[in-house]
Amino acid sequence: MAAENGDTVTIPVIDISEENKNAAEDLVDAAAKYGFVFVKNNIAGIPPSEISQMFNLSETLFKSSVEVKETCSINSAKSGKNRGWLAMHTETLDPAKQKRGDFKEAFNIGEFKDGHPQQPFPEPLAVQETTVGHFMNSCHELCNRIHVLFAQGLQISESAGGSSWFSSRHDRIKGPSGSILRLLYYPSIPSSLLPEGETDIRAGAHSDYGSITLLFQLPGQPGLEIRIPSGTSWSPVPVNPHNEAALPILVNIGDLLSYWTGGLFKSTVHRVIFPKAQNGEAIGDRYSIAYFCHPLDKAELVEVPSPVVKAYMEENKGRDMSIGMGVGKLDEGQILTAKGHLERRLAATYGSNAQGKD
Ligand SMILES: O=C(O)CCC(=O)C(=O)O
Ligand SMILES: [Fe+2]
Repeated sequence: MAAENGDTVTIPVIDISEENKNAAEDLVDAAAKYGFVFVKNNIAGIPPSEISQMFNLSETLFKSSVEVKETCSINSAKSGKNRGWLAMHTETLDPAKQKRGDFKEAFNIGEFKDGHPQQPFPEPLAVQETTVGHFMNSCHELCNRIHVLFAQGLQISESAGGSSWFSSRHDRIKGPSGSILRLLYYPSIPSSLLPEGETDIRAGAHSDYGSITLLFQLPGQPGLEIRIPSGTSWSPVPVNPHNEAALPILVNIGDLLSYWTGGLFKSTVHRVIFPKAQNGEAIGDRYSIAYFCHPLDKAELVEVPSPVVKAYMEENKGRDMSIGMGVGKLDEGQILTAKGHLERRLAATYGSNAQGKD
């Protein structure tokens, strides 16, 4: 199980296949304690070959010329809100601390419709459109397997919706959602240019906005850190804690699911730092891929019918569903939808003409 030891947190690695009869309970426990958990990438996961294919594609994309990427810039009207390419330093995830924008490039891909993207793709992605769509489907299915286990672990009764309580609200056949696949590239830099302190960082401290995020990392490319739940210090997140043949997939809880569960599940703050250089060596590239899973736009964020959530909320009286954590006060009797939650969350961070993030 997860353990906190001084300044480091050991994030648990859970087998979510049918084999593990405690999977639901273990997942809920990790979501409530740490907001982060690894799932083993076994039969219940995503074939490693599909993941490698996406990383290869990502590398080809980011190594292509600025002119190619710029045709699909997030700032172009063609890409649509929060879709497309973000150049280096475009996004600043922790504006209070950062001197410059994040040292990264990203490419945000919104939901496909009838098997096709709803935004322009630059050449390297366009020729592999099917691969991208297939990968997004695999990610979404994995998220829904986790949602089923959450519903079981939270003991939602059959009469109240049972194990499909969350997954049915993420069923893309029923309508659009804000789910995003994000390719990330943190370029290498000579260690002599390595910035000092916290003012320059690969990705500033933030929490994610949706229900859950899947994060794919590569061996030898560290840098992700989570804020220790009980304090202000940071703990590194390994890429492969148990040296498994198939890298485990990192899952974290977003703000929306934390809000939905009345604060029981934690949306833990995380960041990406420049790893320490060895003897003046350059800091290597880091590639990562995130799938930000969101409920259907129209999903109503009503109280989850769970005795576990109820008990938590009773113990923590301050958690009032009329105050959306991080999204302000709601009007009397107003029920927030997933779309409304995302809009409020983006506005709270970026002001009314919100552009970025998930
Ligand atoms: O690259 C990473 O490891 C994390 C990226 C991330 O947290 C984000 O884009 O929300
Ligand atoms: Fe994140």
